Formats: sequence, C-alpha cells, structure tokens
Amino acid sequence: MGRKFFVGGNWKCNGTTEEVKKIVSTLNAAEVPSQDVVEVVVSPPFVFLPLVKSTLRSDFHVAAQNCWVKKGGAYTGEVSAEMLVNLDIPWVILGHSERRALLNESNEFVGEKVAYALAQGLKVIACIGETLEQREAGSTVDIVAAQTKAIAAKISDWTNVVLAYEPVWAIGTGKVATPAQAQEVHLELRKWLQTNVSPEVAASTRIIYGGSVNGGNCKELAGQPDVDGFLVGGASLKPEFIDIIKAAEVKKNA
Ligand SMILES: O=C(CO)COP(=O)(O)O
Repeated sequence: MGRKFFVGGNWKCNGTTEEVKKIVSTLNAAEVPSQDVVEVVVSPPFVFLPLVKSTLRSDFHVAAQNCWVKKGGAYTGEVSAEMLVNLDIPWVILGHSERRALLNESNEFVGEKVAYALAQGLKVIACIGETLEQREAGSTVDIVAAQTKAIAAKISDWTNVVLAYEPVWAIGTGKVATPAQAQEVHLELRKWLQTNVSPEVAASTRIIYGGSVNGGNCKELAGQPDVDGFLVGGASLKPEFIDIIKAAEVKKNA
C-alpha cells in the first residue's frame, strides 16, 4: 500500500536556544533508517523554526505547530500559512487537542484551517482524538469520525494530509493506548475514509498515533497494521526519540 512510516516530534511550548541546539545535534548524529523507510518531522515552537530549519539534517523536516485559518493581516499574535511557505517550512500541525481544548478550536475551524494550509501548499498533520469522558461513554468512534468529517468536508485532496489519532487521555499522562486500542480506532478511521472519501484515500492516508509514545512502547504499537507512525510529545525532546524513529524497522520487516 506504500504508506511510508511517519514519525513526528511535537515539541509543544518547550525549549531554549541552548536546548534546541542540543536536540538538533543529537538528531543530526543519530543513525536511523533511510528516508525511503521513514519520514521524520520535528515541530519546534515558531520562534525556533528558522534555527531548526537551518541546522537540522536535510533528511529530517520541520513543522509549525499551528497557523492562521486564512490569509494573514490584522490578526495580532497569529502566524499565517503564507509565512510558513515563505520560510520554506513544509509541514504544519493543526487541530491539536491542546488547542481544541484550551483555545476552543472547533471541528469546523480546524477543517477550515486544514483546507487553507493545504491550499497554500503546506502539508498537514491533522489531529483528532476523544477525551476520557467520551471514551467511557462509548462515543470514541463517533467523536473521531465527526472530527474527520469536518476536515473531509473542506478538502478534496488527501495526498498531503497525515491523520494523527491522539486520545486526549493518553497525552502527557504516561497512559498510552494499548496496541489493540490504537489499532481499533485506526481501523475505524480507515473504514470511515473508505466509505466517506474513497478506497484510495483510505489505503494511502497515513494514520499515526500520539499519546505517551516512548522508546519502550513504540515497537509494539508500530506492529499494528493500521498504525503508520507516531506523533510524539514529551519523548521527542529526549534522545529516545531516535528509538521511536527506529520503530519504522518493525514495518519494514513485517
Ligand atoms: O500531544 C502529543 C503529540 O502531539 C503527545 O504528547 P505526549 O507524547 O507527551 O503524550
């Protein structure tokens, strides 16, 4: 099916110039599978994007953690998709649960953002995921389907989209989804894409997992047929991110 393994590192709102330089030099020195096997994207805060972009090895790429929903202008504090393109930043993370929860980003708003960013030529890591309450109420699949639907309603080409399933209860909690729990939701998402978008999009779109992924649990998760990679938070700031990148070997040998 040719879904290349994808490992994203979301640094969130962390880092100083010194820390960023240290992470980059650790990554630059790492021996990892080739670009044919794994696509690696790291996402520093906006202010560090130029530094990371100019010092990071060329087989790894960078992503912003957000961008504005439309063309830039009088939107104090925002960064536009056009600016990211201007800086040659290829990727952007949109719809992260922290922004959905803390900044009230709705499904529709995220859908609009994804569409606008794609239209400007950016590639998008679109995040979805249910809260613990929603999971316990048995509505996980409905929630992630509604989040995906709001994106699907606004776009027609999924080539440059990676869908990141990040259950909110697993983010930053150390409480990782079991491989079976991740696989179950990823499969449901793939079925949703098959029915509501197309079999081709379902087969080719990478669905990655995020939520307390670390060097210890990544291989078993990567062994699941519908887990096409990871979006890593806390562990992406540490050398174990390299072990997570290497989990791509599990797929290669599958
Ligand atoms: O939110 C995440 C990645 O976007 C996951 O964060 P953690 O890996 O720290 O749980």
